Amino acid sequence: MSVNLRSVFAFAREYHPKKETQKDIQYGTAGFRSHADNLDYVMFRMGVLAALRSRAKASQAIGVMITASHNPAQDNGVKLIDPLGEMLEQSWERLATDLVNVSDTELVDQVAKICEQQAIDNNAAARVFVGMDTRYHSPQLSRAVMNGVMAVKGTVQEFGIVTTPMLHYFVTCTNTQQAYGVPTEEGYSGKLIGAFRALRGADSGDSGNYRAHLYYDGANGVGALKMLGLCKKLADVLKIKVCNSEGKINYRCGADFVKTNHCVPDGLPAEALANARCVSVDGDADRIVYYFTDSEGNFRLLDGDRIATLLAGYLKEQIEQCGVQLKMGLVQTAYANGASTDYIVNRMRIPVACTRTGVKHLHHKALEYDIGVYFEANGHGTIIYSERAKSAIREASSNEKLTEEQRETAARLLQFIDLTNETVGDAISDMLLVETVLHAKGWSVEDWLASYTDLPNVLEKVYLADRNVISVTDADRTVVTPDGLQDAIDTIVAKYPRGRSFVRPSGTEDIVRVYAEADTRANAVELAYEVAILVFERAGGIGSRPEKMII
Ligand SMILES: CC(=O)N[C@H]1[C@@H](OP(=O)(O)O)O[C@H](CO)[C@@H](O)[C@@H]1O
Ligand SMILES: [Mg+2]
Repeated sequence: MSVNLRSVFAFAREYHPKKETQKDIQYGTAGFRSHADNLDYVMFRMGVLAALRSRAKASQAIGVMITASHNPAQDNGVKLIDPLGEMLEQSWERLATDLVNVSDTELVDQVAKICEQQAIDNNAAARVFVGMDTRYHSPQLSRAVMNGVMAVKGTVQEFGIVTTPMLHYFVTCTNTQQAYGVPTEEGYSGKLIGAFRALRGADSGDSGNYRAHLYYDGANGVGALKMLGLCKKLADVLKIKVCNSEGKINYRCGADFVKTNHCVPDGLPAEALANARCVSVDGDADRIVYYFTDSEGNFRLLDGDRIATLLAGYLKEQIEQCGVQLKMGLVQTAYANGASTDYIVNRMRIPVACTRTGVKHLHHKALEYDIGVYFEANGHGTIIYSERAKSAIREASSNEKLTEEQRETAARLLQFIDLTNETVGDAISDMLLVETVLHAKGWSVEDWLASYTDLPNVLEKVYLADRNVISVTDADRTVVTPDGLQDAIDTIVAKYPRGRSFVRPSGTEDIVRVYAEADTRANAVELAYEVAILVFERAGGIGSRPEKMII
């Protein structure tokens, strides 16, 4: 088979042209995202790139997920998945950006350049898996991806409407010859349900303060659709009331809405607002947060930091109990609440690492541990286990020198590993992991919340003429340019007890984010406001000046 690269141009010009007025865009923190009307040519080109990536990776399957995650309904986007389920390698993000930003007439040369630079054999097979979320423009954009793959004579396998983590799982299973599981929807749900049931054991219902029912806000997206199928299969061990399954995606609901606005989403029944355990996932079901309304009517959030501490604490206990020696670590970003970091380091005695924002950075760091737990505060994360960890636990589960209790603990840990989607943060798998731990501990959400007290914190947005005038280092915590800005931030922060604040340009929106935390809510608001004004004045703010958040 030989590939005539001219066909890439012919396809592009005939079916997926790029407007001359189209502005340059970047492969950001989570791929390309934009208004769906601007994405047809981007999708076509990403289909081409995914096929080339497959060839560069010995013809292994590469995933293309069409989704704009928590963005509003009119947006869509695309992210590429590497052979072992990781996000696309960073050097290829650059290739993706360049490929998308050339004109149609430059396209063939650009493709040829990638092939030459990456020593790609265009006679080799190329295999691309395509999945999409429930947005109404996704099927059409998926066609464009497929045409891109076909333009360079690759083969496409369509998975239809799936969550992002499901597609990561399918890619990993396929490229590991099914060592990780069976690459079908049944394979995915069977693996999770099997492990979850085994962990519940005979004691399937309530336990201590734990009640085996919860409310699930599916963000009117694919996470709702998939949970409607799964919840029937789980009904005897966990009652899940699925809400927000048919409305407008992410509109006043979903994990991002709940985390950002610090309030319950629309669409939950009244009884969910009385001390019941609730979860929200995002539009492609790779993020999750928990929350409840306490007896005084206050909204209480249990975010990614809480989930990380709960899971890590449980794993540490279980590992110590079965007597295996493993190196465990927890990875956070600068957005993690300072109180959670204190709690992990000083109370749980687990080492903590801080990386740049974006799960690919956390995932990478977590690989350094035998058991690496990583979560962004917004609820995106998972646990990864090294081969060494898996075999040590497997050995312990049948080691006659250990007590029966220790062997059982090790066997439980094996099921816990099976319940984890190690390929990427997965709202459904994460939810079942949390439910397992709460059940094992006999904990209500109040018990969980009592483990530590969050520092009040605020996230502000500042609009600049060019957000990239701000550059940062030290895992996003220190500003490098403009000159002198970091010193000025430090001076402001020093005025506030337990104060911490940092600024960085967003990788998904045209804004600069300001994070602040302090001893009281009023101080956190004041600190965020002072820093936001400073950034606005020193870095070229546009539009109206930042306003103080109302408390
Ligand atoms: C503060 C925050 O929540 N940032 C989010 C957001 O990135 P920004 O680069 O901050 O826009 O979207 C990313 C992709 O979903 C996610 O990984 C990250 O945590
Ligand atoms: Mg998402």
